[in-house]
Amino acid sequence: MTQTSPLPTVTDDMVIRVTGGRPLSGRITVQGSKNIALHLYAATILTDAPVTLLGAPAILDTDVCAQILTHTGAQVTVVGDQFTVTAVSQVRPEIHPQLGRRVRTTCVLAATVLARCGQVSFPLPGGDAFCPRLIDRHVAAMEAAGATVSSDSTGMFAQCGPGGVRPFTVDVGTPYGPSLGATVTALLLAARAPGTSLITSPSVEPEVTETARFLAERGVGVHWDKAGLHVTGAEHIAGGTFAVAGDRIEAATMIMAAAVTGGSIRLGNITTTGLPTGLTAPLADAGVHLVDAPGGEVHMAPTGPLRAVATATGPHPGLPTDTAPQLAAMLTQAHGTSQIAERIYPQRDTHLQGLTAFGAAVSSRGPEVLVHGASRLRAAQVEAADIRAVTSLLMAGLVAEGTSTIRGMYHLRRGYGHLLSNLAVLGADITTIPEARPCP
Ligand SMILES: CC(=O)N[C@H]1[C@@H](OP(=O)(O)OP(=O)(O)OC[C@H]2O[C@@H](n3ccc(=O)[nH]c3=O)[C@H](O)[C@@H]2O)O[C@H](CO)[C@@H](O)[C@@H]1O
Ligand SMILES: C=C(OP(=O)(O)O)C(=O)O
Repeated sequence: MTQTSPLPTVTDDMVIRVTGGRPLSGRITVQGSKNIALHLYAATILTDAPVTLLGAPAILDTDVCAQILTHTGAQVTVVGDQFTVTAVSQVRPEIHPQLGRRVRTTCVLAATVLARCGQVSFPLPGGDAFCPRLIDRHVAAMEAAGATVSSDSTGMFAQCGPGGVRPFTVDVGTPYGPSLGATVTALLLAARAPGTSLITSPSVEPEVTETARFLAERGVGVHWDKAGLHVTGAEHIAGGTFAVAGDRIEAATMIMAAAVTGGSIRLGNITTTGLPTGLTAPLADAGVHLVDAPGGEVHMAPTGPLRAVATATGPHPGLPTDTAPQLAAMLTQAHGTSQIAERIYPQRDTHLQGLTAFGAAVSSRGPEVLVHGASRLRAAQVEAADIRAVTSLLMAGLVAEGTSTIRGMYHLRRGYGHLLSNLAVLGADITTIPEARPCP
């Protein structure tokens, strides 16, 4: 079914206006995963023939990454949701100093350039600023692969010896669990190293396993066992097409948005196996049941009253940290006290202030968020500080009595291509308006 958008194209200076009280119902298609696409975009620099990613999400972050790839000398074309890259062997050894600060995969991108040409300069990564984005494991992987890594006031610089990257062993564990990004950094370095590398304590997030599958299909040796992830580099890495998996975070967001309004939803481009059990189990405990339907769809039927749950974010297949702010919004309508412990980014709680403005009874106790429900939410004027906080606050607006305004369009545009129009298709009373300017 073709979806139509009742909303104009949004820009950063627009404000979301939402009137609560309408149950969402209907079918939408989930976009390609933001976070999987961002890691695959980096991997394309390693290939020796054109690569087309199918189902690439049309979001600001992929746009920025496409510009970073172009800056390395790659030829990039985008037709609809097909993203084609023709990398070059003579790569410019630089991740664009300004653009690199806008996305979080900067070190991953730098690793591919380093693997390709033996040196790279790069800025510190960007992405959401709810916690410092540490890079010690990325640097450890580069050093293990033979690079000398230094930094000065202009950024970071990595330089290999004359032979380029060499096979290595590196541990990518952190006090918060395996690093997703550093696992991909190590994987991409190893993909071009002449021999077999070992990555210990690797992350098994879908971003990692999909990037590994992409490389394996193109001639890189990839083998998982108890010791970790073994990668045998290839001299030639083939091109061809690869489909970006559906966005499990957007799917989770839409399911919880439907549930909090007392509605129901059908989602295309995702199956229940694409949703981690650490998410589906607390949803089921809260009364939100999901089933697979023919044609590769997930269906959620209307639920009874929502119930409180106790859960914690964690590495895959745990509850994704990127769904915790939305879960908190949903649980404002659950009876009882819910607990969500944040184990990946202990200070990721920028959504709490906004939810409180709607009248939600939420608080934090160290890394644990407590939600006392069910609360009667009333319209509020709020501003979101990051990408999942914005959808958390939008969900509150969908429930609240009256008309709310939500600022933070930049964060929404970073990660969601069609979220507002999808909500409108499902029946939400939602629109975007230009930011009101003070009278002169
Ligand atoms: C395992 C996990 O859930 N990773 C999340 C992480 O990925 P991302 O790849 O951005 O971050 P990592 O997985 O590397 O970080 C996980 C944890 O390890 C720490 N760390 C990381 C790298 C490093 O060199 N040293 C270090 O200590 C981080 O501060 C963090 O506390 O943020 C993304 C954006 O929210 C999420 O989509 C990912 O799901
Ligand atoms: C925090 C997120 O992404 P980023 O690291 O790109 O800001 C996210 O996807 O929820």
